[in-house]
Amino acid sequence: MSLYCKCSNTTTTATLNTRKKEFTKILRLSSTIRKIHISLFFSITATHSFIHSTMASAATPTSFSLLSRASSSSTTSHPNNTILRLPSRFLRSPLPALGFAAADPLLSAHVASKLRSIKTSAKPITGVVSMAKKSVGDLSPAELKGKKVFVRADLNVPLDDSQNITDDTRIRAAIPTIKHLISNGAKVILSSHLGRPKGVTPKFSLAPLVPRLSELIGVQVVKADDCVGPEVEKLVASLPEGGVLLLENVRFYKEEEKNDPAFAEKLASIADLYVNDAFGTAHRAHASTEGVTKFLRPSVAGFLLQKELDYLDGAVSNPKRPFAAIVGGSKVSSKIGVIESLLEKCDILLLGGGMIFTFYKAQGLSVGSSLVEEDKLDLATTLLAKAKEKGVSLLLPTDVVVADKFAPDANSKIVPASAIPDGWMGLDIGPDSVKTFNDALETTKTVIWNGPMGVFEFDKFAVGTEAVAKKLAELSGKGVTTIIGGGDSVAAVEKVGVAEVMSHISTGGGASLELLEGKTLPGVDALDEAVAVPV
Ligand SMILES: Nc1ncnc2c1ncn2[C@@H]1O[C@H](COP(=O)(O)OP(=O)(O)OP(=O)(O)O)[C@@H](O)[C@H]1O
Ligand SMILES: O=C(O)[C@H](O)COP(=O)(O)O
Repeated sequence: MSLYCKCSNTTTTATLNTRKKEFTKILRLSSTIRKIHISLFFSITATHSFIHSTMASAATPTSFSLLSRASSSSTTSHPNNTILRLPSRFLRSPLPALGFAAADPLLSAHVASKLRSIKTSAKPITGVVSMAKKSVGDLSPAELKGKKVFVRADLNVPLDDSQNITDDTRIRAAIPTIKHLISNGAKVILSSHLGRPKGVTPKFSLAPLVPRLSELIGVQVVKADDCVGPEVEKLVASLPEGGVLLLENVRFYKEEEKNDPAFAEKLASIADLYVNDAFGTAHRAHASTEGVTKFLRPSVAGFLLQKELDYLDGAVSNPKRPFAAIVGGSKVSSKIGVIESLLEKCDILLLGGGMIFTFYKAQGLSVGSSLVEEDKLDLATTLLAKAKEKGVSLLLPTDVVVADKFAPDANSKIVPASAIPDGWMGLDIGPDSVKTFNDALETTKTVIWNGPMGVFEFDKFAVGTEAVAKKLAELSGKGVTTIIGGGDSVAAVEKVGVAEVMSHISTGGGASLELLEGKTLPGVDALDEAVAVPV
């Protein structure tokens, strides 16, 4: 909290904005320098792995891996010519983003430690850069007091058959912005979708969310039965300062997903300003995420949205190096964009999950009955070549756990990646690969993870995924920035019980993938730009 109070000091904010501009210039220069210095020594070898060549103690590789020759001698030094060491005076202070930190103890601690290092260390440091969107934290108390604020959140949480919330992560993630607004005397009009209803569908009502929302906010939330119309207008009119009104599922109107301007205008008509905190839905150009911004000023980012951008865009685009990306999941085809985009940014790329068999086959290996996308063999070869060209150390698992059928009780054994028997399918990475991956991760300062290493839904094949989760938890404790990209990886991290220690766990599935692919999110794009305050 005290950190947030410091943020409201105008002089500090102004100075920081000036520094931010200087810092941005330097980052651009850094990116140019990086392109010039990319090392191109790379080879595919059947006998050595990147880690084995750097660590005498490592076990003999069981099959093959991809080796960056440059990195074999300088795993940790590869980034040295690409990193721009900034004098601390150029560090983009996290203060402007502190609104969310104030309500997020983990992030508060992260930011506080960063601030301490600025104050106490003469050593040059690197930092997280955020997208230049105006934040709810940039609005003064006078701009909020008594104002009707339309807050679009993503409260699309899973419900069981009895309408109980089975995972309230997204609700908890929305709370900091709501609390900030009500503590500043705003009237919060909260909007969300739930599921993909076709018209008004009772099972997709937001009503089951009211008790948990009220409990977390500390205020009894009023629920409207609609999201537009006279009843809503009446409820808004009677909303006190610090009150919260939850509108009914905005997708009960087909106009929402059509981004119908008249519908967007109706939504906007009940409010004075707009806050988008729905990161999970920011990749959708819908009336409540995009259209509404045309009718409300200011239109700003909420703390969750900003935090997601800070990590998934800022920390990934300008990482503390070495920067490793771990990409898994079932298919290469669903991760092409992410892999291609990460190859531009990372130093080490670890691949796992079902997609590895397409890479193996592209290298001429037998893969038994493992999942393979025959039409993506050329693409796999191209991605390997791209990694080589970019000087990225791309590691494929050296051993795999194979099964005689796709079932939790399948017979299984560990085999080298080069010796998958006919009729067997790879469902997890093996212990040798876990060790190799762990050793590679040990050298890093930033890690992003997207997609499981195996069929983690079956306990027998969850070992590789859980090992990665545990390793990232351990690294988080050592100050490494760890970012979990969403969906199945988040489920795995939660299953292992280490979610709390990660630097950032994304609340977005599709949105986080699109952001990692470098796409523009319409819900973000539509928001007001942050304005630099002159000193
Ligand atoms: N070797 C494998 N063979 C078949 N399926 C696999 C294998 N490894 C992982 N999977 C499956 O991949 C699925 C996840 O793949 P998907 O491409 O959907 O990742 P994702 O959901 O996008 O990951 P995230 O949500 O973390 O980004 C899981 O259901 C998992 O069981
Ligand atoms: O769960 C999600 O990914 C978001 O809430 C977006 O939902 P959608 O895919 O139905 O648009």
